[in-house]
Order: sequence, then C-alpha cells, then structure tokens
Amino acid sequence: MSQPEAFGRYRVIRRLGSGSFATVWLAQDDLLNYPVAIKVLAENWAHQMDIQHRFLEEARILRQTDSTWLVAVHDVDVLPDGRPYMVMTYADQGSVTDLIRRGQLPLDEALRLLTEIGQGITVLHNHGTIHRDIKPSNVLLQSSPVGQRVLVADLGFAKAIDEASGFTAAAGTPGYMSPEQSIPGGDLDVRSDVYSLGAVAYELITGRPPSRPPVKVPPGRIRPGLPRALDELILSALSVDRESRPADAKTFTDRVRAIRTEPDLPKADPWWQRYQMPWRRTVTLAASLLLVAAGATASTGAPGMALTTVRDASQNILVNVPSVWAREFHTDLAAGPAAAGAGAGPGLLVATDADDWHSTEVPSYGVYATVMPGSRRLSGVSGADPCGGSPEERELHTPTWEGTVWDWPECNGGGAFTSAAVHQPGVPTTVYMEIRQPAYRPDVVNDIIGGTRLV
Ligand SMILES: Nc1ncnc2c1ncn2[C@@H]1O[C@H](COP(=O)(O)OP(=O)(O)OP(=O)(O)O)[C@@H](O)[C@H]1O
Repeated sequence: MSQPEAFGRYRVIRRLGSGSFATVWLAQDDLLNYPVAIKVLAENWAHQMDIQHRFLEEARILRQTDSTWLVAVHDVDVLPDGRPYMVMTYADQGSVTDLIRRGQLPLDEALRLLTEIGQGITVLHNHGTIHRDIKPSNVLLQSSPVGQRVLVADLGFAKAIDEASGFTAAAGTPGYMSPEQSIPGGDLDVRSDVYSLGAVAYELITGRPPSRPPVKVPPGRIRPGLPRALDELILSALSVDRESRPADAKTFTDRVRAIRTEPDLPKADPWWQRYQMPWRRTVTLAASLLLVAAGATASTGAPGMALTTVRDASQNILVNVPSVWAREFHTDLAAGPAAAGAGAGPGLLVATDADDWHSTEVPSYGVYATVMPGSRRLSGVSGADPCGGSPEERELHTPTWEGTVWDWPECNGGGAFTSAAVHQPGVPTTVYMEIRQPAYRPDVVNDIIGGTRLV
C-alpha cells in the first residue's frame, strides 16, 4: 500500500500497522504540533454499511467515554474516495503484546498494568458497553510523566450491553474470548469481558495465554511464589460458568488492587530505576530548583537516577520526589493541603504545577509534606474530599515510618491521590503528606513516604 501524503490537515509520517478492517498511520498535526494515530477503514470494507456503522460506533464510544485509560478519538472524517477515518491519541510505546515479548514483567508492574486495563474496561461497562475483544495486542501503551500508561483500544467489536443478547454474531479472539462468545447468538454480558481480563492477567503474569477453557493450571504453577489470592482471582475470572466470575470489571480490578497492596507481595526493582531521565535534563531541573527555592537543596544522585531530593530548611524535612515531578514548589500555605481543617499548615510542596495542586482541571503531580507536633491520628483529610468518594484506608509500617494512609486510586479529575499521617516509632511528631500521581502506584507511595526524613 502506498503511503498517502496527508489525511486532511494531518501529515502522514509512516504506517503503524494494519488489522482486519483498517490501517493505522502515524501522522503529525502541524497546526497543534502533535503526533496522532489515524485509523482508515480498508477500501474493501468502506462501502459496506454495517462495517461503516461499526467503525463510526467505535469512534463515538471512544469520544463519549473520553477516559485516561481508553484511546481518545479527536475527530472523524471521510476521504474523497469515501473511506472514513478517525484521528486518535498516538500510543508511542507499542502494545502489551510487545511488552510481554520483551521478557517477564515484575509482578507489581504486571498488576499495575492489569489495574489500568481494568479501569479502562470499567469505564466502558459504566458507559453501557461490552468490549468483546480484550487481548494484549488491543492494549496500547503511551509515555507519561512517570513511565507509561495503558490505553485500551480497538472497540471494533464493542456492543451496547442491552443489544448484546439474541442475534449477536460470534466475535472475539480465541484464547481470550469467553466460552459464551463462541456461540453465535450467545447471550453476552459484562462477564464476557471479565473472562478476557482473566486471560490477559494470565498472560501478563506467566508470559503465555491460558489454555482453552476450562482452564485448570493456575498461573502460580507456571510462576511459583504468586499470592494465592491472585491464582484464585484469575481462575475465577476464567470460569466457564460466568456466575462464578467476578461480577464486572470493577469488582475484578478492586481485587487486583487489594492484592497489589499486600505487604508480602514479591518486590520488584525500585520503581525509580525504571523512570530514568537523561542526565542533562535532570541537572537543569536541579538547577532551577536551587534558583527558585529558598531553603531547599536538591541533589540528583548519579546520572540517570530519577529522584530529586528536596529539603525544606524551615521544617527540617527532606523528601524524595520523582525528578519529572520536581518542576515547581512552595513552602507556604499556597499548597492548600486537603487536611488544612485538621491543622495541616504551611509545608513543602514539590509538583509539576504547584499553583494548581488541587485543581481537578489541571493534572498536577507531586508531594506535599508538613511536620506537626504531637502524635496525631488525622482522620484522612478530615471532611475534605479531594477526589470524590471515600478513600481506602490502610496502615503503613516501614522501617522508618508507621501510621495511616488514605488512598483515592481514581480521582474525579484523573490520577490518584493519597494522604498519610505518619510518625517515626516512638517519636511524638507527625508528618502529614499528600501524594498525587498520574496512576495509582502503592509502591511509589510507600517509597516516597519511606524515603522522607526529619533532619
Ligand atoms: N492509537 C494508536 N497508536 C499507535 N498504534 C496504534 C494505534 N491504534 C492502532 N495501532 C496499531 O496499528 C495496528 C493496527 O491496529 P488495528 O486496531 O486496526 O488492528 P489490530 O488490532 O492489529 O487487528 P484486528 O483489528 O484485526 O484485531 C496495530 O499494530 C496497532 O498496535
């Protein structure tokens, strides 16, 4: 297929790949100076009304859901020859299939990906849609300020829940689709996607897809040392009898999240080793921190190390933050800590956008820390609601800090929010912290708190 020069105002750069119905191109939006992926329906399908309808339906669902965890559609149009195309977010890091092929994923990384995929499918279920074709090659990855994020893609088979029974044609991919999907006219519901989530979980953890149903070999037999709860969850999702599966993507995802925060989960490499920055950029950040921050010192460690250490001299506190977050900071009350009502006052705020720390419009990631005299057990953020909904409460025990942590894994405005009130064993001084990150990573939260020091 020859490479077109442009689709509308989008200048074509190269072909990304072709599927059964469409070809996807990398293109540049020269007006907004941004790369996009453009999916063009294949010529032989472009004049079939049902396929055209399905293509536009995919675009509509992705446009309407507009979620962090789903590929976003910015526009649709039709070429002069009648082929429709959609303009999407460009996932610059390939798919989960590519990632799995590169080698075994650390368990925490596999569970993080699974949680993000589950969140994407939950958004679809809440929208009243069943994906019907969840598999590693349909989960794309995009760079984000702290690594990569998941974008669930390819809704070509997606169906409205209330239309998914009766005369539905068999659709899906063998190995990942539920037993009921292979029966034409089979009555489907969201639990078909739960089966596929179980199959993706199996592959993320063991490196291979599950056998044909009924699946009898637990992932822990292929990868020893897994928490028993994880084996049980994955096998239950892969049950032939859908009554035995978790009820929906949210139930499945909540259980993955709970397993992820178990203290005896096998440890991976320190997370920051996987978020490396070119050293020249790190030095620039450190220099700008030194310039703008009275009372702060920054050190970046060895070239390539992606942590910046910031000290607030007035509070004698020192925190480690991912360097990509350490762009701006305050040492006054401008942070507006969520627990202000409970006595959290001026503190150290290091964030990508310090002025908009609590905005739900502007994504800002970072760390706020303040020192409060006495042993306090703040009740979360005391009436404040930084994210919508109630937090998940857990006790934290690291060698240096113990206390309570409140996690909001999914904030209304995007990202995850955590607050914590911790003290050193036997020391009557409370450190109150807030951590805002693009995606919920309990290991990041624990490491940031664990690395905080009173000096
Ligand atoms: N938004 C995107 N950003 C980057 N690459 C993409 C994007 N969307 C699709 N691709 C890539 O383009 C190729 C074709 O994708 P497409 O969704 O048309 O088909 P497929 O999923 O490979 O196959 P099928 O539709 O038959 O299941 C795949 O390699 C996919 O990874």
